[in-house]
Amino acid sequence: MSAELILETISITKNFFGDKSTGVNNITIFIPKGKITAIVGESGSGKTTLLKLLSGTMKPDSGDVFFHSQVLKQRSEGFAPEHAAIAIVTQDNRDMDMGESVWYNVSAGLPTGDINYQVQKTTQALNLLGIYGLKEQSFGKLSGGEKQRVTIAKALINRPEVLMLDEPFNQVDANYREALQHDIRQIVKEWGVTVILVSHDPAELLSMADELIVIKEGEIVEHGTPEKLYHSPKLLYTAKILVACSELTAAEAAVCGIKSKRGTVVIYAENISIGGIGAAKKWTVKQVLFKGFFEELVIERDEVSLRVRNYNRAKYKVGSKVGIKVDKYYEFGKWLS
Ligand SMILES: Nc1ncnc2c1ncn2[C@@H]1O[C@H](COP(=O)(O)OP(=O)(O)OP(=O)(O)O)[C@@H](O)[C@H]1O
Repeated sequence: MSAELILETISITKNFFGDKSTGVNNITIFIPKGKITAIVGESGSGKTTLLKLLSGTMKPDSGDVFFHSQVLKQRSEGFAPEHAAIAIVTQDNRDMDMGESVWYNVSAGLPTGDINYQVQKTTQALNLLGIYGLKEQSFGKLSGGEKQRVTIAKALINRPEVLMLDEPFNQVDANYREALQHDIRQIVKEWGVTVILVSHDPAELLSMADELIVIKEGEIVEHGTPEKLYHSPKLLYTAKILVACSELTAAEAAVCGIKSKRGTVVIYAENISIGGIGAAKKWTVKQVLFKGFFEELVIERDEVSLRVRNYNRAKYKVGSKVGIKVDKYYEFGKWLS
């Protein structure tokens, strides 16, 4: 049985200055209810434009957006019930009052009047995001991560059906980010909220999303589950968004001992082991990138550069010589070892 849909677009186009290289072109997508769908793509590919079209904040030049199978009205045409049902969180905290308390900011999302209702709803939203203890603090003095929790609490206070998150965790440090991602997943599960997420962070996309929509130059180029797109992307563009990898020509692949059949080989950083038995130390470490519990090394030999994941932190320095073994590589459509 296919999933119930909450939002759909049929051939929507929005070009700025009538220029096809800006905005989005002829996009048809289906957003399943109660799932986390992530829109991914390089900078300028049209992710935010698509989110604005899906929320009724921007009018398409052509095509339609449907919410529960009804054409979605534009927010500029005035308030409609579906606009309350679709909440949007951006990273700029634009709607928040910096000088006011957390409590004030979150409760401002509610209709005025019934004080008991306001207290009950605000308490519930603050508890849900684990920030009840911050209720009296001034919003402007919170950390980036705390601010994002408050903004999400405000967006959730009226129990929207759809929560749109545009790069919501950018300002949030790594530890705090995981906890926030976990909480959002819990809310999605418990409430059945549909989330549409725009993000650049591969770890976030792979761990949070149920579905990925890959967009390039305003068009959808690939979609599927994170597992599918991670393990068998159709495009190098998709692989590069989801994982640290190196793309090699046939001649470059030969330097790694690989005989390419198709002319292009992609090697994921995690599929290279350093210091295999008998591996001659012919590669030079050019960069050591800190990634938390592992490092990413950029190594070079005969002008071929590879990214390698290394769990033996601090073992290799810039200039170290290493030997490698490529455990497996990808020629589009096929994994080989
Ligand atoms: N209001 C606007 N006026 C003119 N051009 C715009 C406008 N909004 C977006 N664009 C252009 O449309 C294209 C897509 O922009 P969009 O913000 O949707 O990309 P994005 O994928 O969200 O980028 P990023 O990841 O950098 O936020 C870009 O070329 C951008 O310059």
